[in-house]
Amino acid sequence: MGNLGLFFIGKKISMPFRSDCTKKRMANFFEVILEPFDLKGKNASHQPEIVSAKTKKGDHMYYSAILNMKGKKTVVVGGGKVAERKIKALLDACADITVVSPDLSDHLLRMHQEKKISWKQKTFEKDDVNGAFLVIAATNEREVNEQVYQSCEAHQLINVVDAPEKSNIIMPATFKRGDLIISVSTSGKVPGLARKLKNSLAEQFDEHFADYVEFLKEGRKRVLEEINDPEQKRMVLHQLLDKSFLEASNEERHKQLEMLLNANRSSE
Ligand SMILES: C[C@@]1(CC(=O)O)C2=NC(=C\c3[nH]c(c(CCC(=O)O)c3CC(=O)O)Cc3[nH]c(c(CC(=O)O)c3CCC(=O)O)/C=C3\N/C(=C\2)[C@@H](CCC(=O)O)[C@]3(C)CC(=O)O)/[C@H]1CCC(=O)O
Ligand SMILES: NC(=O)c1ccc[n+]([C@@H]2O[C@H](COP(=O)([O-])OP(=O)(O)OC[C@H]3O[C@@H](n4cnc5c(N)ncnc54)[C@H](O)[C@@H]3O)[C@@H](O)[C@H]2O)c1
Repeated sequence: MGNLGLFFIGKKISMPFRSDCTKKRMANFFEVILEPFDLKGKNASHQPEIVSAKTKKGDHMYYSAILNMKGKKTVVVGGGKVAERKIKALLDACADITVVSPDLSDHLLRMHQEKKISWKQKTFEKDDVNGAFLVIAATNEREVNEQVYQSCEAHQLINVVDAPEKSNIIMPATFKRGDLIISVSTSGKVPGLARKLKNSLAEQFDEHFADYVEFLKEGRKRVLEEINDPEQKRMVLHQLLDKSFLEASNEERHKQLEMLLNANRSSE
């Protein structure tokens, strides 16, 4: 067990590490993910250039957002490998999914048998997209994907898996740790890199982050409820994000939170 000092508004508190392994992981955390690409050394003396919003003539910047897909009608055309990947993520987000395809992959068939998704066993027709919030054209036939795109109205979200330039929504590579969502996109240009970076990040932000984020969520709620002075509230919220909370065990975190709240309540 190592110890790390943390100052809570003038009061020093020690927090034990969970283990050497945790310590090593946490030490890496703030240096974040560049090792697999060996960028740190190469760019050490290089000042980053400020690039304009438009990187190349004709290119545009995307806007990233997090969609609430709960209960949203989603039509996926095609029942193969790519459809399956998109559908798994959509199911996690509680979307209401209908697949239009003459066949389904084994996994999708199981999901259908378990009543997790609906299946229209047929080839695509224009009316299949009616009423959909999100449409994904994921067949292996470029012309069919084009037909799906043409069938959508301007207000519908459409992802064409082989035509990012037509899509008004493209999917980033994503992983979740509880409420924490980390997504990587290359603006549609190099999906393999998005995937590689995501895998690298997922190793660094391991499963322990779910507990950590849960703790912060609760801690933040307590601070907002229990500390009245706005300036003190802001300062304590800032303290809560100190990396020593990340490095501590869950039990230790809660103890330190109580101390932090007590210290600030008493000085009000
Ligand atoms: C991130 C991820 C999310 C997901 O799909 O859920 C995703 N692609 C993934 C993997 C992947 N895709 C491809 C390969 C093969 C290797 C390679 O070619 O590099 C691999 C690697 C693999 O499968 O291992 C081939 C590919 N992808 C697209 C085209 C069409 C084109 O570029 O024209 C082609 C050529 C097809 C062909 O051969 O014809 C297009 C798109 N793929 C996107 C997302 C969107 C932009 C993302 C961004 O902004 O970076 C966009 C634009 C549209 C969209 O699908 O939303 C997912 C990682 C999942 C994960 O691990 O989490
Ligand atoms: N966006 C991405 O991440 C990504 C990654 C790899 C490949 N791709 C592209 O996605 C396409 C699909 O790849 P896949 O590996 O899932 O292919 P796949 O062959 O596994 O699946 C294609 C599915 O489309 C269905 N289909 C064919 N014609 C249809 C029609 N008229 N109506 C309804 N369904 C129909 C097939 O029955 C099958 O279920 C590829 O051709 C490739 O261009 C995209």
